[in-house]
Amino acid sequence: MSTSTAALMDGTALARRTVEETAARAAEVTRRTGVTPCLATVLVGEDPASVTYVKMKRNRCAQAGIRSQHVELPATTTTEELVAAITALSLDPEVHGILLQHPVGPHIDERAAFEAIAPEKDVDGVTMASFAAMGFGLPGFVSCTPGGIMRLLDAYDVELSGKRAVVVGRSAILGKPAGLLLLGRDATVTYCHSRTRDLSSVVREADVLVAAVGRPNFIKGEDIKPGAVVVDAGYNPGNVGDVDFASAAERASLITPVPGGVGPMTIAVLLAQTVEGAERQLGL
Ligand SMILES: NC(=O)C1=CN([C@@H]2O[C@H](COP(=O)(O)OP(=O)(O)OC[C@H]3O[C@@H](n4cnc5c(N)ncnc54)[C@H](OP(=O)(O)O)[C@@H]3O)[C@@H](O)[C@H]2O)C=CC1
Ligand SMILES: Nc1nc(=O)c2c([nH]1)NC[C@@H]1CN(c3ccc(C(=O)N[C@@H](CCC(=O)O)C(=O)O)cc3)C=[N+]21
Repeated sequence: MSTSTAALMDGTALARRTVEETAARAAEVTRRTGVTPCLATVLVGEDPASVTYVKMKRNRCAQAGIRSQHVELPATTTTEELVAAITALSLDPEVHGILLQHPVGPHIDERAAFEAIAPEKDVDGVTMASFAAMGFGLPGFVSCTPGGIMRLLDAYDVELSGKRAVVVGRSAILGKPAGLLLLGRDATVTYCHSRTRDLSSVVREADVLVAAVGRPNFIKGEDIKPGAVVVDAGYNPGNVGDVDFASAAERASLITPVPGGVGPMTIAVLLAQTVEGAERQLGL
């Protein structure tokens, strides 16, 4: 018999509140300027998961009173063509935020494409400028998933200062910036990745664990320190996280479910930053 002791960090509920606040701010922008905040979404190819994510993001925009403009490019698009399309959006005064859905395909230089996003429109927090600002603790747009994770931790009053935080994964849009934000809040941060030796022993030290691996049920309850706070950013086919929820919930004090945890917060942060970008670009 297993008994679950962890409390849930409810990302669906927090995202709903965040989107409501954002909708009110978007309406105020429209009222004061006559201009509705606008997010441009760029999708390269037809990967079904990416198609779904972009659709979810655009639906949420509509709910929040944010316009969205969708650019769909064939899988055969070259780096030059993608950079040109994004540059056009960067120069378009009607567009306040730009989201390039990752991944774009192996033949494209994704970094070059991200860098074509004007910094003031980088509401997904993917450019080097945004990353640097995050690292220095300066104002700017944060990567949406790490930003959503921090909002969840704050909403549940998770103390970070002096705590041992372990981030499993070091991708540019998730693991690496998540560690930077935790460091910025005075956690003692350790990154793990595919070359980490004896991952279990590192994970076992974590007061706060962020799983961002992309492997279903990869982290098991036996490696969770009793009382730890567990954030599962994984989102694998079949809506399965990177943490084995049932066994982890027996030891954690707080845990995010999948779905209903980090995922909805990612979109909430994207919307919030889009409206923030619009406010700034419209001089409010
Ligand atoms: N909810 C949301 O909004 C989002 C969810 N996701 C989900 O988060 C997960 C991670 O995504 P993303 O960061 O883009 O993925 P990537 O594939 O870019 O990165 C995965 C990371 O995990 C590390 N890793 C892989 N295998 C192991 C292993 N056996 N042991 C330790 N580390 C390992 C890799 O290490 P190395 O660097 O050495 O290769 C890499 O750093 C996915 O499930 C994805 O769907 C992603 C973005 C947003
Ligand atoms: N440039 C870029 N920025 C991203 O933020 C980005 C990206 N590329 N590429 C792909 C990943 C994936 N991603 C998700 C967003 C929301 C949910 C989400 O809302 N999930 C819901 C479930 C939704 C459902 O499937 O019904 C949940 O977890 O409850 C999941 C995954 C953002 N990503």
